[in-house]
Amino acid sequence: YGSTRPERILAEVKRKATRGDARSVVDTIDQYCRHQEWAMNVGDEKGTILDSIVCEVKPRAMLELGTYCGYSAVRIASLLPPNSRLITMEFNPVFAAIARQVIAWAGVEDKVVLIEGPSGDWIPKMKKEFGLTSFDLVFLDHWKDCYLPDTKLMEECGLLRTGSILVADNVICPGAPDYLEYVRGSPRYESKYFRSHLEYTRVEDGIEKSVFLG
Ligand SMILES: Cc1cc(-c2n[nH]c(CCNC(=O)c3cc(-c4ccc(F)cc4)cc(O)c3O)n2)ccn1
Ligand SMILES: [Mg+2]
Repeated sequence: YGSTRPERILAEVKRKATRGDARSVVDTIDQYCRHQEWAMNVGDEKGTILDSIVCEVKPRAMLELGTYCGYSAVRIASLLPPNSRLITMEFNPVFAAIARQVIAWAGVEDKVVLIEGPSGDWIPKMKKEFGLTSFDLVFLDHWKDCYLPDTKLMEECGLLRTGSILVADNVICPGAPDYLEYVRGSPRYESKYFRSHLEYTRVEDGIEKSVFLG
C-alpha cells in the first residue's frame, strides 16, 4: 500500500524495523528492495564499501548529495563519531518527507541535517548557513550529470580541503563518465575504483573514491 515507492518503503520500515535500531532499518530496506521492489538505495554490497570508508575517515563534517529514502543517511550516521554531523540533500520534497521519517525511526536524527532543493543552489550557501570550513567526506549519490559541475562548484566555494575525500556512487550504472574522466585525469585528485554491482542486481557498478590534494 502507500501510493509511492518511498511510502511503501517507509511502511515496511515501520512494520518490520525496531525503532531506534539503525541496523534493523538498513536490513529491512535491503530485504524489501531485494525481494519486493527495487529502489535506488546504495544497497548492501556498495554500502559495505561506503561503511569501510566512513569508518576509516571518521568525518566530523560530511555531506551526502541525494538522500532518497534516507537509507545511506541512516547507514552513515550510525557509524559517525559523537558530535559529527551529516548534511544530506534531497531535491524531491516527497522523498525528503519520507527520508525524515526513516531517519527518525532509526534514531539518528541528532546526527543528520536534511536539506531540500537543488545542489547547485545550496552548495554556494553552505559555508555561511552551517558555519562550515570544509567537508571531510562527500558522498555523491545525486543526479549523475551533476557530479562533475557540483565537484567543481565545491572546489570553487572552498568546501574541499587537502585530504577531503569524495565517494561517488553509480560511476558505471547509470554512470558519470565526465566525472570519472575528471577525477582520474586531474593532478589534484588521487582516485581509486571499487568494483561492485548496481544495488540488488548483478549489473556491474562501482564506487569511485577520490582524495582532493588541494
Ligand atoms: C540536483 C540535485 C539532485 C538531488 C537528488 N536527490 N535525490 C537524487 C537521487 C539520484 N540518484 C539516482 O538517480 C540513482 C539512480 C539509479 C538508477 C536508476 C535507474 C536504473 F535503471 C539504474 C540505476 C541508481 C542509483 O544508485 C541512484 O543513486 N538526486 C539532490 C540535490 N540536487
Ligand atoms: Mg546511487
